[in-house]
Amino acid sequence: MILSSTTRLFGRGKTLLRDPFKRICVNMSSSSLSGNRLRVLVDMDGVLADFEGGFLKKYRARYPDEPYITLDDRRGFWVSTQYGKLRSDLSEKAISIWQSKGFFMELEPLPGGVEAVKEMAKMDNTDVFICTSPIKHYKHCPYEKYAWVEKHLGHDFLEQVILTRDKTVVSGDILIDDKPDILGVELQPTWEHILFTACHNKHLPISPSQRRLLSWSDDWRAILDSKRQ
Ligand SMILES: Cc1cn([C@H]2C[C@H](O)[C@@H](COP(=O)(O)O)O2)c(=O)[nH]c1=O
Ligand SMILES: [Mg+2]
Repeated sequence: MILSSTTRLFGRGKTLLRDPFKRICVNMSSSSLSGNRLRVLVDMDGVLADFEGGFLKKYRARYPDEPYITLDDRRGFWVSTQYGKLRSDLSEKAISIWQSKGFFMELEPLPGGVEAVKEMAKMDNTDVFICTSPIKHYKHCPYEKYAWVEKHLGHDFLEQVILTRDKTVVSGDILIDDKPDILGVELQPTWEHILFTACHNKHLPISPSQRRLLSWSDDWRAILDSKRQ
């Protein structure tokens, strides 16, 4: 049988790889890959950093005479879409807020998030990564995301930062994220998506197979333990 340099022979998470030099390596699920260690991916905006609260505060300060949407009335992941439905020009005004210098850096931490991540990182056999999507207007956002992590989690934690527009290509056991639909080129990501409750998703029904983390006061330790082998 002729194998291409990367040939998938087994089921999901078990791939026999043959490299051009005929070495054979077995790439199993992420926890197996890293010697039974649990790999936790934690989103930033809406999970560790209060994107929605920071947005509303700055939007109202910059556009005091414009209509706005209270956090209670937020629906749908995209703030810009809901503001665009309120009045078409408000979408651009909303976008101008998170494109501004200082927006991402000045976001307040969500209650308990930083403490939870620090605790996770100290757990045996556990690797924690911050997995976050920068905006394409890259002048401030990527820099400020790193600066936020350094400020709240410490310089060493910069090693754990993953900036990507496509989280499906990142391997892990769990992704804690407030976005209900996390799509990308990989149709079968290795992680289980734990939906972190936020103002924009709290009304959404979730499928029986999906799990939520209601806040950082919820039992995140039990979720991690459920994935350990
Ligand atoms: C609500 C909203 C967000 N964004 C941007 C802001 C962040 O860079 C990402 C979300 O990142 P996450 O890793 O998924 O938390 O999206 C946006 O461009 N438009 C919006 O309405
Ligand atoms: Mg998010």
